[in-house]
Amino acid sequence: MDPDQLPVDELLQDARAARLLAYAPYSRFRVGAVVLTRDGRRFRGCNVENAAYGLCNCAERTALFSAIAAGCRPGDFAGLAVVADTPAPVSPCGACRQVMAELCDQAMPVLLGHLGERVQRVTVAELLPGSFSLPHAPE
Ligand SMILES: O=c1ccn([C@H]2C[C@H](O)[C@@H](CO)O2)c(=O)[nH]1
Ligand SMILES: [Zn+2]
Repeated sequence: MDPDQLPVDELLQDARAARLLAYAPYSRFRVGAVVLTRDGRRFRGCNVENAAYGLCNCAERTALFSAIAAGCRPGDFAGLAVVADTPAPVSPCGACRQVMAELCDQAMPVLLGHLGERVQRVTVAELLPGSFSLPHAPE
């Protein structure tokens, strides 16, 4: 899919809907995400928390892991959107940036949204320049 053809509004709408399914009893901070595949499929994710706080999983990783579990591989993804109730477009955590850097193309667009109107469009490489990778990892 041409990155210029990204269905921005639809992706933000999906991420907003996914956010409402968050399991966030500890932080009460709900986040939603969606990843779009090159062949037009979409996988949603929300944050899933745990009483052992270190196990909390972010919406972005839930969406990507769900896509991988459905058979998607690195190179299959065209874009990702994330939405939270923040005053400005949400900023993904370091763990999610590292996971995006491994599973998504460096030039893949990421839409950072919030419940307001603003949306910030960045690339995976902009989110995490110089990300870690193993020499034998696939391109
Ligand atoms: O980009 C982000 C930032 C935070 N969270 C989640 C993790 C945790 O459940 C809660 C508070 O950090 O929000 C996400 O899902 N995505
Ligand atoms: Zn995260």
